[in-house]
Amino acid sequence: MTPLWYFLFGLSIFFMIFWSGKWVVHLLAIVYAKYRLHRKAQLLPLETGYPGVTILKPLMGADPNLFSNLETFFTMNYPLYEIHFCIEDESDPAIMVAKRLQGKYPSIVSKIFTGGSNVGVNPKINNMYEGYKASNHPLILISDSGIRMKEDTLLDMVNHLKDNIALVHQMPFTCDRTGFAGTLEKVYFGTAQARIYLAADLLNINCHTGMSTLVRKHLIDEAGGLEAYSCYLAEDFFLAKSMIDRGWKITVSSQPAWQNSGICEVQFFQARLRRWVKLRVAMLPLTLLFEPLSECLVLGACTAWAVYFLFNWDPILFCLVHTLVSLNFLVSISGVPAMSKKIGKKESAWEYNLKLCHALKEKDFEKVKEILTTEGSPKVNSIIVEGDIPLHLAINNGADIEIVKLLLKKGADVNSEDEDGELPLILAIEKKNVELALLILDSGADLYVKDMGGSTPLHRAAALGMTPIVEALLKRELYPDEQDSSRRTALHWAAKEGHERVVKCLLNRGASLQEVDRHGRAPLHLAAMSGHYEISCRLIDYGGDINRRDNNGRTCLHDSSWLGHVDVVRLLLNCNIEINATDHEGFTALHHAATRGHDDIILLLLDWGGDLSVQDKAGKTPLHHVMLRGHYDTIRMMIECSDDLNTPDHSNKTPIGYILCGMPSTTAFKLEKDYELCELIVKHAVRAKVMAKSEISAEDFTGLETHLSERRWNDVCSFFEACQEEILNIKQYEYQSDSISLYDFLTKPAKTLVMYAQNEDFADLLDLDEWVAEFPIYADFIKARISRAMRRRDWLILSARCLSSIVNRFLPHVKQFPDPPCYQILKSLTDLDLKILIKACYRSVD
Ligand SMILES: CCCCCCCC/C=C\CCCCCCCC(=O)N[C@@H](CO[C@@H]1OC[C@@H](O)[C@H](O)[C@H]1O)[C@H](O)/C=C/CCCCCCCCCCCCC
Ligand SMILES: O=c1ccn([C@@H]2O[C@H](COP(=O)(O)OP(=O)(O)O)[C@@H](O)[C@H]2O)c(=O)[nH]1
Repeated sequence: MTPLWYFLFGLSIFFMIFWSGKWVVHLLAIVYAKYRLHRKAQLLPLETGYPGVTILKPLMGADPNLFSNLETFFTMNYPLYEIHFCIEDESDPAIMVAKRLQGKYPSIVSKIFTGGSNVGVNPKINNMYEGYKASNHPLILISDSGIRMKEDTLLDMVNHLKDNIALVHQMPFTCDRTGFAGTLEKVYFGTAQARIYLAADLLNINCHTGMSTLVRKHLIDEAGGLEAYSCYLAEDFFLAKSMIDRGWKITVSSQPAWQNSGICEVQFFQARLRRWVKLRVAMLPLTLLFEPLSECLVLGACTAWAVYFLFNWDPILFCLVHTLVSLNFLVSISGVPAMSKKIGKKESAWEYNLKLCHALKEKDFEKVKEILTTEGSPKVNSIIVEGDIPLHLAINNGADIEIVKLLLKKGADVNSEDEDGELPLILAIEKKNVELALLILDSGADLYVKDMGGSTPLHRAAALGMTPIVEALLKRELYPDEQDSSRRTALHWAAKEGHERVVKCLLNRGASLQEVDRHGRAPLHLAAMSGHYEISCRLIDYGGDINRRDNNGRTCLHDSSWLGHVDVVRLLLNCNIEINATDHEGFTALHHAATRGHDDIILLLLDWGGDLSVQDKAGKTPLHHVMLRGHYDTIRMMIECSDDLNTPDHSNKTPIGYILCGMPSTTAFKLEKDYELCELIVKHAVRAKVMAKSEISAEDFTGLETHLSERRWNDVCSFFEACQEEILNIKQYEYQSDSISLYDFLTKPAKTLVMYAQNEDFADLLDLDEWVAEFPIYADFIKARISRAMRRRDWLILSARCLSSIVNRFLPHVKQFPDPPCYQILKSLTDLDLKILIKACYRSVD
């Protein structure tokens, strides 16, 4: 017995023990797997409820399966969870994928965190850090990018988080993927790996992998937060270790982690295993010895030698039997038999899909043709990547018409929907590709089919101004007034988007002008709101009702005034729209124009008889709104031309009061720069107070404090006195006519002034400079009132002529319609009605 013999004897005993141990582990794993895995998830007891879970998804790059993998997180059956996508690089395409899912599942709480945080060496932790900090739930699920979930996976994991358990992880496995690499991965994770995880779980050994881990957040925080693990590359191992060191347990859940990365190739798989082995060797150096030895063939060879040495058994036979039995057992764990049938294929469907996708994107006709004619290639109507069907993909990539023809020839369904519910015809229209849209139309596309937004091809073509498509659709006797989900017809869309030719085409085909959308707006309303003058004209010519009210009681005049479309406003006024109609808030068009400070429209409306005295539901006149919103130029214009600045609203504030006390900050800001306007306001207020025979006090002007202090209160008081004095002088002013005084012009109601205006001398008064120079404070007031009275007088005269001619036409024997009743009739009309009457008569004369 030499020392060498003793050494070899010892070695063979070691191999025998290791071999037996491995078989024990192997058998234990199989039995334990039967007991532990694939249990149906139980509902949680009502008294504990369902703890909320924050799912951290560290993402880096997008592969062809990313969308559908991530989608499984949005369709889980768990009542309370949020998804935090963590994507370090702001240009990462994964952001688009995450956003699409957010759009598709708005009811699931999800957020995207970009930029990461450099808290340590571990890039995954750096990436997840912000998402972790923002988590709102007591449980955290860290889940790698390629993982898929089933509806009950999260419930299953939470089920396993018993009171003494800190962390539940899923042992790695893979989805069914055809091809050699897919099978290899599945075999590896289903056998050698599964065995270790199961045995380790049974024996309470820390063998945790971090690809899908549910953990209690407070335990991470107690250990110093996620950043405490950022100094390790194998953060998963140390995370579990820190829990175990504190007396907690870890366990595996009954469902394995379904890895389904879109990139499945042998070289990537090998690189990953090399990376992992380096980590394990760094943490547990004995790995260098034990891991190779635990491999089936190595252990078989070593033990064959041992049995030969110890028992003189045939080593070759032993080795063969060991390998055969091992393989048989391995196969039974992994479920490989089902997979192995697929190994024979030259290329996997996934590879074909990727190639087809690439060829379609590259618009490579020959390549597409080659792929589609290869046996085993994907079906032309199946989803190939991220929910897209070949036809959709081709169209989305600015399709080559020949490729689309080829796809159609190969049986592509022109009415197929992709995962987002998109349809080929609508996609082609969206891409504004007329030739393609016509081709799809001719290939039998359904004309009434609706996309996710409820739009038909006609709606989209009309909205995008594609006249040839609209014509082609209408030629097929399509019903033109189909409504989409917002109840808009094609005519609404064309009118809104300003496509005149489409509008014409639709009108010629009898499209209705009466349909209203969900806001109660007819096509004319939308055209006016968008400021499309020509289209508005055409719609009116075809009988569009200008006075139609929407659900807020607004006519197109309200909206076009608010939106500042002066041409359209003029057009509507020319068509005799009701100018002072009020909406549900009591707003006239003038109120709307005033709130937005459209000076040109305000002037136009005033010229057409817009009534500045109409009060809305809050008692405000248009002037209140001008003062409130503080459009500087409009304020100035109103103060200069208006004498209605003292009407109180329901909160007892006058328009000028809004400026004087507590005016909006924007106005205040602008006023600071304009002392002239400030002076104008003060003077206006003082003049008005004197006319109303009331006193002034400094409190009346609190909003203008800063300016007043500069100008000194004394100046205001002197101005007050000057006003009083001027009023006295005006009262005493001798005017030719005995019956009317200049003071009357200042104080008498408008109606009386119009009566005075019939006096021949009245007009002269305007030309007399004498009193203008004499009464510098009130001259503007007086002149404005005289001009307005004269303007109305002129309209009355003209209307009287119109009325007589109308009477004459119908009652020829009446030579002269008597003036008194004629004026009585006309006086009761508003300025606007007079104007309409005059216009109508002159038009009929033309
Ligand atoms: C007599 C008994 C004979 C049995 C001999 C068994 C010998 C051991 C053989 C194989 C060991 C396999 C170990 C399991 C592999 C774990 C996978 C792994 O390496 N993961 C690392 C990387 O994970 C990724 O890291 C980055 C992260 O972002 C990803 O999310 C992760 O997926 C991981 O970092 C390492 C973890 C350490 C695992 C420690 C393994 C201890 C093994 C002890 C096995 C004991 C079995 C006992 C049976 C009796
Ligand atoms: O710089 C990185 C590298 C990886 N990851 C994420 O970390 C997880 C695991 O990465 P990988 O798949 O590369 O690790 P493996 O499982 O292959 O070890 C994945 O969700 C990656 O998106 C990350 O956020 N930043």
